[in-house]
Amino acid sequence: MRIKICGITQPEQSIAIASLGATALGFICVPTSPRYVTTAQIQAAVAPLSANIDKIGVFANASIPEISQVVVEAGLTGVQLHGDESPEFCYQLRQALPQVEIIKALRIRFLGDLDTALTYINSIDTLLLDAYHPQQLGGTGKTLDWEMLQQFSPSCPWFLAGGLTPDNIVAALSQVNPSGIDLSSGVENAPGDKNLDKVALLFQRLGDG
Ligand SMILES: O=C(O)c1ccccc1NCC(=O)[C@H](O)[C@H](O)COP(=O)(O)O
Repeated sequence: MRIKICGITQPEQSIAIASLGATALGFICVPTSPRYVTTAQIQAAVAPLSANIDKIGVFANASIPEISQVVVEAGLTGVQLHGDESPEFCYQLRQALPQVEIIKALRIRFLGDLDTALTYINSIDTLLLDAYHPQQLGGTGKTLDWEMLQQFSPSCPWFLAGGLTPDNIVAALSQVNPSGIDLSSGVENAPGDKNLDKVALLFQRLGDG
């Protein structure tokens, strides 16, 4: 299973988290986020990482030229779209960046939002289901209704996100069967400052579970 730790801001934490077993690291390119990092900061954080670690930039309602510039300059392998991007926008981005994994994040509030998620399948590589929050786009610590996701089985890979922690990950995965998991605030001391003990505990619980 893919394990993505998102909202990393410090180069030394990216190396440590990859060594603990993360398969993907996420960098927030949304200027209003407390976890925002510049292209230069992402460059510094991804440079020491091995090629098998996915390096994902998280954007919200950015333009294709803006996204492409960060991808190329920072050396990202994937883009996560966390705003109101349409399937058409995702498709155009995929044409512009054919070697880059396109992940569309959807904030799920109602059962019908899962149908909306399925409308993206031909335009993206991977889906990510996150919790809905009225004011914040992501990194909220709010959990999804896992029961609602029990029948969710798209024809593309998908990440479960939203309020996952070392303490609830086993319960979440006993109900839901995603291709990957994504965590941010559940393994943090403060926004952007990851707690390496919590990350280690996460991998321990996943190993035991
Ligand atoms: O994390 C942020 O600050 C953020 C800001 C704007 C858009 C997206 C953002 N995060 C996206 C992520 O992929 C988070 O990992 C995801 O929302 C889960 O967060 P959490 O509930 O804290 O585990």
